[in-house]
Amino acid sequence: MRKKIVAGNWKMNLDYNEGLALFSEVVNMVKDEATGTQEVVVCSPFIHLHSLVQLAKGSAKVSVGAQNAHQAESGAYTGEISAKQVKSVGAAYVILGHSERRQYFGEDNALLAKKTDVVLANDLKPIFCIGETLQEREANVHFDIIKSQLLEGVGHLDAAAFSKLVIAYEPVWAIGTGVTASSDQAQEIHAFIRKEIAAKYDQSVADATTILYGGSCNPKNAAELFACADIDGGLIGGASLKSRDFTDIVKAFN
Ligand SMILES: O=C(CO)COP(=O)(O)O
Repeated sequence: MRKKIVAGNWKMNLDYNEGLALFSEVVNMVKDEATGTQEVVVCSPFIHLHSLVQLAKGSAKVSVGAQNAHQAESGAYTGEISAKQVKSVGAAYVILGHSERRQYFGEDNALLAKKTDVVLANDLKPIFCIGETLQEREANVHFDIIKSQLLEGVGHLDAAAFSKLVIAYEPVWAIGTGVTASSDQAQEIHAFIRKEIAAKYDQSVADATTILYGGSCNPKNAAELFACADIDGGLIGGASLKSRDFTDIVKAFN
C-alpha cells in the first residue's frame, strides 16, 4: 500500500545554524512518537542539505530533500544547482513544481517535465506539486488545471517511473494564507487526482501513489485532513519551521 508521508518545506527560511538546530529537534522528537506516519521528509534550502543528511543518519524515519533542481545535468548555469549535486550530498527527494516556482520563476509544465526526468535519472524522488489558484477555482476550471499540470508535467513517464513520484496537491489560495481547504474539498481533489492516475496508468499505480495535501496545514487541522481516504499525508510550509508543530502534525496520523 502507499506510504504515509509528512514533508516539511522550509522554503527560503532559516540560516545554517537555525536549520541544524530545528532539524536536530525534529529528529529527536519524531524518534519516539507512535504515529502512522511512515516517513518524515524535510526539504531545506541547499545550504543545509549535506549537514541534515548527516544528522538524519541513524533515524529510520527521517529523510532529506531539496526544493528545486535545474533541468540540465550540469553546465554554465551560474547560481543553479543540479539534481546530481543534490544526490551527491545524500538527499532523497526534490520538490518540483511548487506554485512559488511556477509563479515567481515562470516554471511551466513543459519545463517541469524536463526537471522530473533529470531528478529521476539521478535516482531522486520528486515531490511533484499541483494546484489551482483562487481565480481558477472560482472560474470552475480547477479540475482542468490540475489534470493538465499532472499530465503535462509527469504524464510522459512510464508506470515504473511514475511510481517513484510523490504528488502534492497544494491549492495556491491555501498556501501561507491560513485558509485551509476543507477536508471535503481536499478529499474531492485527491480522489480526482487518483482517478486521473488510474485512467493514465492503471488502478494499481493509482492505489500505490502517495498524494500529500499542502496549504495552511497545522496541528489543529492535520488529523481531519489525514483521515480522508485519499490523503496520504502533508506538505507543510509555515508549521514545519516549529519543531513542536511539525512533530504534532507527524503525530496526527493515527
Ligand atoms: O507551500 C506549502 C508547502 O509546500 C504550504 O505552505 P503553508 O503550510 O505555509 O501554507
